Amino acid sequence: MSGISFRNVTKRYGKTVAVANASFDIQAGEFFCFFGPPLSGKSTILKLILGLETPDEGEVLIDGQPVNHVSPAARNVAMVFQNLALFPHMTAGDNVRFPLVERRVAEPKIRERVDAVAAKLHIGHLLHKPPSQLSGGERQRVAIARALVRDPIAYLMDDPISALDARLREETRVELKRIQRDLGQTLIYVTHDQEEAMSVADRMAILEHGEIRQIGTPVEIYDAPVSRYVAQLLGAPMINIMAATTGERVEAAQGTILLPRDRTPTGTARIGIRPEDLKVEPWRADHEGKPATVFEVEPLGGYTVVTLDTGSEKLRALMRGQPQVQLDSAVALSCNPAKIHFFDQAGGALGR
Ligand SMILES: Nc1ncnc2c1ncn2[C@@H]1O[C@H](COP(=O)(O)OP(=O)(O)OP(=O)(O)O)[C@@H](O)[C@H]1O
Repeated sequence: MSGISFRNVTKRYGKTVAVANASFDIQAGEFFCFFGPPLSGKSTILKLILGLETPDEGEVLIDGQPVNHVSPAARNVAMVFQNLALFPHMTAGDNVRFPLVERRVAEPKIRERVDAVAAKLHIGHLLHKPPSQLSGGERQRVAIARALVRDPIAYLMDDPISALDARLREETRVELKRIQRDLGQTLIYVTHDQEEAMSVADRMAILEHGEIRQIGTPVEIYDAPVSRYVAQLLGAPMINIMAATTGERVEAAQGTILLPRDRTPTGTARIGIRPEDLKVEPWRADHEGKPATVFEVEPLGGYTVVTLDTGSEKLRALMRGQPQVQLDSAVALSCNPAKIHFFDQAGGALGR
């Protein structure tokens, strides 16, 4: 089995470089996510895969074959429309059969395909209903069935659940992941929501200004971001970034966090500590360095976000449960040195 690849693909709109020299390989069966801020080129990548746009440079490959000059209809990749838009005046079943009717496929073949897809997605009992009588999850399955009825090599989704409220988004993404796993079919997915990307993707590509900055599993990228930009995109609250100076020890945030020097790569300009790795303790006389002050406490039930003022920077710590942290009290900050990310002046990662 093979998948979908870009080889040094560039796409420009006038002076705007929407996709810059992008290369990646999406494996067959993968849930692959493109994640980045608005206007970073995510939708353009989908259009290049679908054949709605042609690269200015480079090559798009589907199943190992160059497809730059293959029409969208002949590419056999299917789009699941934004908001999972189903035709409201048709039953779920007619929605699913629609792509085949449109292509004038013979009726027995249509019935065979619709039955097969409906069985895979467990929607056989819903086919007689109009979309208005389906739950959100059921509509999602029907919309996916409509994309899969043509038996595509891959199906694509462009921010499909961004319009839902937060709770429904959480439920829907779990459902979506489960469906994809059961189907075992390649899903290429665009989102601008970091939590959604991390929760659903087998692997993801991080975009900035049309360039792919990093590709990997969510955990690989979270633990070993290639740059400060990537580190800051993943994780909530955002990673703490602070200036670091080397002395007897590395000091960060006005000497509030003291780190052993031997671990610090040369060229370190900044360090990053994830909120869950920042340790907060009441200040004691035997603590070294300087105390920080508790600036704000946000008790969120299962965990608490504590904002700390070091005098030069505000840092955030994520603590389990509801720790007793006194507002305005002096605290000592520390971190397991193995958890510290080092960045050079340009924002490139120097490892951990
Ligand atoms: N048809 C077009 N004509 C001109 N410029 C375009 C066109 N489509 C995209 N662009 C530009 O290309 C860049 C990438 O856009 P794209 O829509 O791919 O980003 P995106 O990451 O999907 O953004 P969003 O998250 O806002 O949907 C942007 O600067 C955008 O303005």
